[in-house]
Amino acid sequence: MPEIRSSQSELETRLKTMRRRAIISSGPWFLWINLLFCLFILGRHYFSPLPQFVNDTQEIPVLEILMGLILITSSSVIFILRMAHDPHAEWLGKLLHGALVCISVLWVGCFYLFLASGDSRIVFPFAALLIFTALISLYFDARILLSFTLPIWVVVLICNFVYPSELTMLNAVLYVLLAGLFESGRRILRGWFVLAISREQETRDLIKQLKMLANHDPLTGIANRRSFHLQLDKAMQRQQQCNMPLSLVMLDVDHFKKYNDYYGHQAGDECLIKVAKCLEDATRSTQDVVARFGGEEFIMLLPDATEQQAIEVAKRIQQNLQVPGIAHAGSPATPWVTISIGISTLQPGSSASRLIAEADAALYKAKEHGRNQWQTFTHG
Ligand SMILES: Nc1nc2c(ncn2[C@@H]2O[C@H](COP(=O)(O)OP(=O)(O)OP(=O)(O)O)[C@@H](O)[C@H]2O)c(=O)[nH]1
Repeated sequence: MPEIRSSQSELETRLKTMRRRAIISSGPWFLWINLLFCLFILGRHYFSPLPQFVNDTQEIPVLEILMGLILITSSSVIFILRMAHDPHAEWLGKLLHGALVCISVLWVGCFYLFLASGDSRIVFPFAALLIFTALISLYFDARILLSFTLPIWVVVLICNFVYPSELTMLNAVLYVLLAGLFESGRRILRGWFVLAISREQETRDLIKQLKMLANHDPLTGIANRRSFHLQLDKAMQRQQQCNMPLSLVMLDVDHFKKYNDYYGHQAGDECLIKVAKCLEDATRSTQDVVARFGGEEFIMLLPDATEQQAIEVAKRIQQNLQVPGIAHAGSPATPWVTISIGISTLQPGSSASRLIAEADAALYKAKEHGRNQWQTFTHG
């Protein structure tokens, strides 16, 4: 049975999906931060006893307009994210990205106004706070993180030299140091994010592998007895609800002990794999279940199949077996592998165990009548 292990491209796809989900869940928090910073700037006259420079000489309150735009953008996106029908939709991630780029440009305008008016007191702490809160909420997506932080970073650094104050050099050095801290922090956090996603993917693969082992026969790869019983129970429930027909086909390889004795156990295993393939090829509906019932015994669950349809399946199996014509020199009957088939169809008020017993009885009848044939269970 093949081992289930995700490929690199599957992991990349998962990372992409998780990045989108992460941005949609942490984006609103960051938008709230932007909103609060905006309110602080708008109410700066109340917070700071120092004289204000920005807008003192301007007729149009540009700063207030910029802050208003950030407020509107942030609150509308928070609202849309809350009201969205599908909270993980791809367009939400794109909307958030677009909004963050706009907000970044508006902050650039705001910081420019402060620096150009010679008032750099809040620019550096504010820019640093914005950049680090962006790091906390967007570290898993370098593209979105940089498209928000880079414009602020570059413009504040340039303005620092174009509109110098006595703190210029110190600010610049601090800013470069912060850039180093920012990038190393981003790499560490991103590393943890990727590790968490790949561990989650490994766990998913493991669960898939365990499910596969629990439900499939390791030799032939078809369903095992446990899985067959689960599917039969489900089919019985559906049948009771919809009153649809349901048939079982039980199969046994003829003189298989002699096959093993003649060709060896390894060849016997290969023979069982080929028989399982023939059975699978004979089914038509995706609902049909082919299972290994034990040893050289197989069983087929045919939901929505009448007795006549089950007989057609049995005939197809016999035809399929003749096509590869698996040689059976040790057989006292035919020189190739044949199977005996028992068919039962669910009767009103019957049960799963009775249906299996009836298919078994029909199989026994086929064996009794000389093997290499199908028989149906005849009631009363
Ligand atoms: N190679 C191989 N043989 C198996 C496997 N499981 C069961 N068998 C063999 O299948 C044979 C079943 O033998 P019997 O129950 O006597 O059935 P039979 O020889 O087919 O006789 P009839 O069914 O009456 O035709 C035994 O020899 C088992 O060892 C398996 O996984 N691989």
